[in-house]
Amino acid sequence: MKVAILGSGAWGTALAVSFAPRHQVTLWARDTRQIEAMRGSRRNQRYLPGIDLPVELKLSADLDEALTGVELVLVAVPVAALRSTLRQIARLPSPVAVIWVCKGFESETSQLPHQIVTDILPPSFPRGVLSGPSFAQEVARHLPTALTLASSDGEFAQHTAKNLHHSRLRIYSSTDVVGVEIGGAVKNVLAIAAGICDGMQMGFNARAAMLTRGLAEMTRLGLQMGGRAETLGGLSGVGDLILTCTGDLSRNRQVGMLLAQHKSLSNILNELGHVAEGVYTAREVHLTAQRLGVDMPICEAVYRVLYENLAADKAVEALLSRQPGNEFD
Ligand SMILES: NC(=O)c1ccc[n+]([C@@H]2O[C@H](COP(=O)([O-])OP(=O)(O)OC[C@H]3O[C@@H](n4cnc5c(N)ncnc54)[C@H](O)[C@@H]3O)[C@@H](O)[C@H]2O)c1
Ligand SMILES: O=P(O)(O)OC[C@H](O)CO
Repeated sequence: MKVAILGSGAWGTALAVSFAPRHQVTLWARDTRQIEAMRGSRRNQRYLPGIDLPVELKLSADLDEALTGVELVLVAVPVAALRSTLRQIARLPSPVAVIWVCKGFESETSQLPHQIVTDILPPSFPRGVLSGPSFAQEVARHLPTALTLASSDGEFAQHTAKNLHHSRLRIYSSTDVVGVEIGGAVKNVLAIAAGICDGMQMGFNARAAMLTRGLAEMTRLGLQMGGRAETLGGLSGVGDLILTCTGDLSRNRQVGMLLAQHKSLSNILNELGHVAEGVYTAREVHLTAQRLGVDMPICEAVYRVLYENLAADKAVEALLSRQPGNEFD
């Protein structure tokens, strides 16, 4: 299959490395200098250091060239760049299948990625989301990973999952786009909370409690927005929550750990050098939960640390002083 991957950050590059031996893949970056550097070294030293790019992988900074004759476009830019990237795809003369891999809510609009896709792409373009527990560095090293590909068109989801699946990148299909996207978005906010918790050395018990109560928050919001409970208990929900809250490779978790050291958010983001979607999604989850009347105290605490200058230790104390009710209300 002829595939274009748009976005040459850690995730776009890792997917390109994983798919290139099996498909005709072109990896596109908007930055010509980045593509030139990658062509020279056959590495993406800035975003995915230490990984050799397969010889078959084509690299391009020319979007028209990358999209010529493709059967599938994988959009691997952050949520903030999804809308503008989709506009480029929407002008193609004939429909092409589009899969997005970003995780979060769009800032300002509080939209999920599939809603942005509905805004921009003509209905004739088949579409779906690919998500699940997947650190780019591990996928690029061909370590076993399992993902979910969801589309409201179940046949498209099944067919595309089968085409992309291989033994080291197992791809399950689903029709629950909302559930898959809510899991991917909310786990990033909860990973910041887990980083704060671990940065303050609250212990393993606290982390397990935080993760479980966080799952309850994710599930409440997911159900309220039309997702299915089983999805939130699957790879893109609890699976990704466990990975991101416990794995030190998580950028969102790293943000939380640095917040626990009282570093400023702007310094943390400069230091990180990669997107941490939970930082932007925390604000949209706060607004969405308020609008829908969903109780999400852990996500709310993260929002207040990020945007209301609440100290991380004060946020933890406030959470611990809440009166517990029935666990499942
Ligand atoms: N890194 C992972 O392990 C991983 C795994 C699964 C999903 N994701 C998700 O994938 C998305 C991308 O993450 P990443 O890890 O690749 O981020 P990254 O910070 O490593 O790279 C982001 C890339 O997007 C590019 N970009 C930003 N704005 C752009 C625009 N307007 N047009 C074109 N390119 C633009 C940047 O130049 C950069 O190459 C995020 O939503 C993230 O949550 C990441
Ligand atoms: O590094 P993070 O926190 O953006 O997480 C990466 C992936 O989403 C994990 O599945």
